[in-house]
Amino acid sequence: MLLNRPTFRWIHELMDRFNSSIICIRLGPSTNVIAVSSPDLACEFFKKQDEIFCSRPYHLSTFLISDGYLATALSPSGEQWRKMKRVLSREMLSSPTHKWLQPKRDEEADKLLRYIYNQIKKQDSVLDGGLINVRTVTQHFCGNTMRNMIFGTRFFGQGMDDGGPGDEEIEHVAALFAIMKHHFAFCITDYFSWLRRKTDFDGHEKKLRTAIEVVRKYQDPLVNERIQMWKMELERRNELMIATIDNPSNAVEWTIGEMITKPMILKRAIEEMDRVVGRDKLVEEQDLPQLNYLNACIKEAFRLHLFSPFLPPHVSTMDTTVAGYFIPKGSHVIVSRYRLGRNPNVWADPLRFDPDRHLLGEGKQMVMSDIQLRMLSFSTGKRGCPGMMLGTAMTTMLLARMVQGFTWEIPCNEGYVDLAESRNELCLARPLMVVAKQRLPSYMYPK
Ligand code: HEM
Repeated sequence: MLLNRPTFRWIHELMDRFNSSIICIRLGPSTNVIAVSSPDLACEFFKKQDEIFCSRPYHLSTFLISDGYLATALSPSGEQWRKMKRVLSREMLSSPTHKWLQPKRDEEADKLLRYIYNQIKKQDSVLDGGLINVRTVTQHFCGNTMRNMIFGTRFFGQGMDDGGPGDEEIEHVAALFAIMKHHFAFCITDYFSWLRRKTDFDGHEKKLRTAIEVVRKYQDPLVNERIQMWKMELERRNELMIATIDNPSNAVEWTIGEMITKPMILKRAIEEMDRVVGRDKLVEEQDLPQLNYLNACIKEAFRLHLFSPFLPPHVSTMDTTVAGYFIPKGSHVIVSRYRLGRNPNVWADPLRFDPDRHLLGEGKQMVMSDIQLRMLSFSTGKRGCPGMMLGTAMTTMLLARMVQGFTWEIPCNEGYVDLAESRNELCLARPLMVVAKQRLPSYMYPK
């Protein structure tokens, strides 16, 4: 593992070498890690035998992040996980709560327009339009929205005059991403547990502890304030912040990049926006289901450009046989979302960004999930994502406002946009820097 970083690429190379869509790797003395990359096998694990594969591993990283396995996504199956999942599904992420929190999301969608608009105005005299770091915009939109919904404040500090993030928000978002990158990240000591007592072998633990400290520095005072107010226990709220920030921001950054390099896709998204919403009103959440093509662009980004290569490990709770393979109790099953979405036996010309492949024909609304598990954006079954409604609304709204509010172009001094994928992660190797120009009359950009 030390010689073959990043581990996710090494595992995919092994699958290629053995020409198999299922392989078992023994990591450390006793952990069977079973990597899977075909929809048929994914259905066997997550549909036919979902009940058996619904636990999570006991890893140091997840222990630290979740305060001892208290959070839903990170806790092994058992009473704590069931309770937290119930609270999330029935209360925090339920339809009534989603509706109740809509004004917070609307506020952030308005602030997004204003922030990009201000950046353009700052640069307009030099450039025709403004050079925008799309990664900063998308990540902070997600961070601000979640802070606003969870803590009732979009900023921990003062923010910037142009509406952009201040030092506090930059540090907070960077720490959340550091946590994302280091959980379920094949930390050596998770498989050789005796090393844990001696040393932080690959440096994961230190990076995680530092990031968790930063997140708590900002979040805990607000949580404690509420505890004081309500005189009752509240769970720490790292999880929800982490769950929301990665995929929506990454998917939209990639989509803008793909649209700029394939102008016909951007043109069709704009035409649809003008036809369905028009130019004299801003797109709102209730318009989103009618924006079929825009939704297909997001689904295509989820097929090709998810933030994490694998689903979090699903641990088997008993010995079983799946598709003829014996799977011992305690195995870690990791399904490759990366390979499912790029599987040439399933998708024609899989590496081409082509939203049309998701359109179902005249008058039919596109659906975000794929019941045959040919791609796994939100997963399915007992461990399926309870935040699908919120995640979809945030991702689509982010893209919708960016498409409606601005035209997006390659910087003329560059001549092209580099869409190379990072080697160590699945994001763009370099943050997307592109030129945005105002598309609507100035009075349409909310103050
Ligand atoms: C575009 C946005 C999102 C995507 C693509 C996404 C995707 C996923 C995936 C793939 C899983 C793992 C499922 C598995 O292990 O099989 C998951 C789990 C989870 N997600 Fe999301 N998610 C998104 C947004 C959200 C949001 C907004 C929340 C809540 C605020 C959320 C909360 C959770 C939780 C709590 C779990 C753990 C479920 C469990 O272990 O039982 N997600 N999500």
